[in-house]
Amino acid sequence: MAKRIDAKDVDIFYGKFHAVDKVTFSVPPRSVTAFIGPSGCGKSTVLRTLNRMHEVIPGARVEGNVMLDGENIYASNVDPVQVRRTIGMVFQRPNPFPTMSIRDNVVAGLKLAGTKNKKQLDEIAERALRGANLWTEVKDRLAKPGGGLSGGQQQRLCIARAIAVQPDVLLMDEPCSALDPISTLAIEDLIAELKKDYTIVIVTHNMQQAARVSDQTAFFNLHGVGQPGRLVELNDTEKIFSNPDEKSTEDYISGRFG
Ligand SMILES: Nc1ncnc2c1ncn2[C@@H]1O[C@H](COP(=O)(O)OP(=O)(O)OP(=O)(O)O)[C@@H](O)[C@H]1O
Repeated sequence: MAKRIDAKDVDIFYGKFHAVDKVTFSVPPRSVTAFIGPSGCGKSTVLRTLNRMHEVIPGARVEGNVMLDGENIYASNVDPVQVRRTIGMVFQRPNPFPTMSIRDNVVAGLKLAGTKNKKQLDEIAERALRGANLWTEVKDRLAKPGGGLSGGQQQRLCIARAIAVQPDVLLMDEPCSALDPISTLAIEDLIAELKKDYTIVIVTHNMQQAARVSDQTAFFNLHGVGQPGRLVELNDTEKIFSNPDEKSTEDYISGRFG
């Protein structure tokens, strides 16, 4: 299940624009890593290279290696669709299929991959919804549309959908930015639960959230205006927020810029 990520000398481009300059970092299995940094420094871009979502943008490309338990996900014989299956993603805005039932939303990926057995799909839906801390709230309305849930419930539904296919890694791009504080706490509690089984990387603008949920934190910054983003420092979250190695990290977390 949970796997280790090692990114080495990763350069990321949008056409001619060099968005991210040579990032190297590792994420241990069963841990949460938070990406923080000012707007435009490349956090989401780096996140999307971890499951080959970056290259779906026309003209976008990646140089360097991203290893999943030692296997390069950019090797020529690797199928990007399979990579996206084993490295799931949850987006900023909850994006359930609004008219599809709650149950079918959860198992959509499995049905697409050819699983037809109704009993098996029901069991997987229940397991994933329990895993996403949503089961008790929806168990009596599984046939109702996913779009009828609250924003926080929809985001947990999207997490259930992501874990239903049993990924090795969960990538979360500001998963709470569209949610109220109570729903945010529910997602943060869920992240703490999920890290027992998954490797998690989360982009967040909320530094308290990074401090609350993550084991290690990566601070990204721009080289300068119009320059690529870079990884300034990755360290234990406690260290980043108490005694970072780099002055720019300290300036950022203490609110002196960004
Ligand atoms: N689809 C795209 N096409 C061209 N350039 C892009 C695209 N997406 C992002 N960029 C550029 O890449 C750089 C990094 O953007 P990215 O969204 O990764 O930053 P970020 O740190 O996640 O920002 P934010 O915190 O505002 O979400 C920015 O200069 C951005 O304008």
